[in-house]
Amino acid sequence: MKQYLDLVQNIIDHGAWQQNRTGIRSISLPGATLRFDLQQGFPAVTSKKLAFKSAIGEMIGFLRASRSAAEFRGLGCKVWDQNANQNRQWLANPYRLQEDDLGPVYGVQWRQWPAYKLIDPDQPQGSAQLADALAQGYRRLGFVEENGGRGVLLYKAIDQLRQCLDTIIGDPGSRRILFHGWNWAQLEEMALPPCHLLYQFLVNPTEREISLCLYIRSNDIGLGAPFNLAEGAALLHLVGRLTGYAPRWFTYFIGDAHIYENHLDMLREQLAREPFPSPKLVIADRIPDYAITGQYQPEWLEKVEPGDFRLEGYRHHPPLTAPMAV
Ligand SMILES: Nc1nc(=O)c2c([nH]1)NC[C@@H]1CN(c3ccc(C(=O)N[C@@H](CCC(=O)O)C(=O)O)cc3)CN21
Ligand SMILES: O=c1ccn([C@H]2C[C@H](O)[C@@H](COP(=O)(O)O)O2)c(=O)[nH]1
Repeated sequence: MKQYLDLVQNIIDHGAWQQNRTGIRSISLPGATLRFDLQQGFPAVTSKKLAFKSAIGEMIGFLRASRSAAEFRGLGCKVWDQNANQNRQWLANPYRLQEDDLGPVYGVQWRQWPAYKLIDPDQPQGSAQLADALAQGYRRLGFVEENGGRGVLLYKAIDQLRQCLDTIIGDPGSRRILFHGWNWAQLEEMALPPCHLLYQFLVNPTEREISLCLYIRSNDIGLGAPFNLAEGAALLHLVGRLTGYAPRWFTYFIGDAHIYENHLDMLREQLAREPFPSPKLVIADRIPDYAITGQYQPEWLEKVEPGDFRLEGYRHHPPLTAPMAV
């Protein structure tokens, strides 16, 4: 994957040394884009061994709305252990529930974004608004009094990802098919506010192709980016399978693209290696292909297992690793 190595070189050449909350300095470049044609292969790094099973385990944990490092471990992914149990600030956070808790991170927002409505039943459209909210699945929590007025408080958990799939099926021309992780109301309850946070699906009904634009506000290029690239592409493949479209363009936008000081040796070693051709992602036949079955089965978002994903023809250089900044 040459694009990855080009980005590494670009950060080394043009980035600036900066301090950050972890205490480990990084070279940072503001703004970068990578773009992959998934019909040409899967964006797995080849200049070291990608921990593919671990990355897929993380993605599946997100799909299941996990908020516990123990659940990620159960899926073969240990990368959340330190954020859950070794960050002093998080350990002292009153929202941390117990050992391994991460708070309402990623998947919780993707599948259960908490939504509240306050409706004044006495204003002219009050009862129509209430009826609409209840029809949308909101339920009444109670009455609240505010500024001398009264309101009905309602709640529902929004499954943003499911809504995206429903729209891909029902209104593929929509330019509003996206989900977001940056929930201001809960950032302080999370072990780490989301890094990959905006996912937009774009459908081409004529070519029967689906693409993804992913925005990552902050990206650890040594450790995080290989995982984030693999997971974004795997998610697009899965969504394509469940909605009947072939995965096509995967565009990956980074806000703060950085290399931690203690990752430089690992990355310089990779720069000296010649990348191999990209492998192919294979998703198990048991995951129904909507293009073949014509049956919409979005519940597979929760039912997929790590063993349903494998790489075919993955040639890579020897493993390399480095410490994670906590
Ligand atoms: N500093 C930092 N960087 C990150 O990339 C990151 C975080 N923190 N915190 C939350 C998640 C966890 N992610 C991570 C964390 C560690 C690895 C990592 O250590 N990868 C190893 C292999 C791990 C394994 O075998 O499972 C590697 O060499 O790629 C990868 C992704 C991405 N995120
Ligand atoms: O999926 C992920 C999750 C985290 N990261 C990296 C990016 C940063 O190095 C840290 C987060 O620290 P902030 O101070 O909150 O930016 O984790 C990643 O690359 N990918």
